[in-house]
Amino acid sequence: MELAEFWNELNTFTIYGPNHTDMTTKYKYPYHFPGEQVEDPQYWTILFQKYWYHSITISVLYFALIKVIQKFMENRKPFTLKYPLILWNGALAAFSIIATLRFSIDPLRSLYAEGLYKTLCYSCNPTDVAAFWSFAFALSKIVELGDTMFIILRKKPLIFLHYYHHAAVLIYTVHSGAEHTAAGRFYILMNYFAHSLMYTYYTVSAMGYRMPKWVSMTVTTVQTTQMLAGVGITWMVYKVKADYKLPCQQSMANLYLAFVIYVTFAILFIQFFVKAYIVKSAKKSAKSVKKD
Ligand SMILES: CC(C)(COP(=O)(O)OP(=O)(O)OC[C@H]1O[C@@H](n2cnc3c(N)ncnc32)[C@H](O)[C@@H]1OP(=O)(O)O)[C@@H](O)C(=O)NCCC(=O)NCCSC(=O)CC(=O)O
Repeated sequence: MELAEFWNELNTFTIYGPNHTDMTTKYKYPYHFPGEQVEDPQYWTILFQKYWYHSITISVLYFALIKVIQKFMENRKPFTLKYPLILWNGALAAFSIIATLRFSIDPLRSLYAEGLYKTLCYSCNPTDVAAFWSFAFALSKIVELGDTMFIILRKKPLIFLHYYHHAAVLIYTVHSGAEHTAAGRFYILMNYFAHSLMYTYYTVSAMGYRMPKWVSMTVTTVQTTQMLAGVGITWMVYKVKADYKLPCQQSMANLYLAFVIYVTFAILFIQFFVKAYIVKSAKKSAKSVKKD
């Protein structure tokens, strides 16, 4: 696929577009809390389709802002920001936990009642609770860029994995929102769950508690598993489309994007794991042997 063709396909939508399909599961949650629905999904989806590429604009501005703030902080003392950081991470932890509990009903019910193919290839009911939490998921990816601001204002090391992850997830999520990527229900559930653990971890560590190594190792393992599962799910959708020639609410361009993003995340997280937990402990034990 050439670049122009790829871009073209990224901008050809089959939901509410000229090639409209109705590949949605009709399930409605037995109960929804006030506001937990999407009033006019067509309006929001068309807005996403028209402007999804501004997620790329936001990412470029995000990189520029990082550079500007880093320059600004060069000769300044780091901010402590203890309480804002506790509040920030605490709010994101609470949001992720509630979202996991509410959103998980859709993929689990769909798997049980409709089977793997429909769960992978038919997106959720666009007006109901799962759609609301998918929409909230996309918006939360803009909010989460704030994590980086805390890191640079506190002059903590900013690693490539962090800012590449935040920008790539934002772009991919907004594009998937615009095309109602069906397999997004798995991607979203995994990420809400991983973030429930991650933001709880960051909340506790911002409070000043040092957690045992197994805790951070568990969080990193869940994140890495999420990336590997993402590769697996994307591969399954590819098989459904390319080999079985079955219709699927996920364009080839979106599928390629998912594949590249998940593979790179998986590599970066495995590298992170090795560096943080294997190389560091090997260095520590070598040091203590020297002392003895
Ligand atoms: C165990 C991890 C969750 C965290 O590893 P870290 O090396 O960041 O852990 P650490 O304890 O050394 O924390 C580093 C410092 O950053 C502070 N910190 C606080 N809040 C933060 C936040 N929201 N994002 C990033 N860093 C934050 C910590 O309190 C700590 O400061 P102090 O030194 O003062 O205590 C790991 O698995 C991980 O994700 N590492 C990658 C780093 C990262 O940025 N991850 C988030 C984006 S990736 C992501 O979100 C993946 C996903 O989708 O699941």
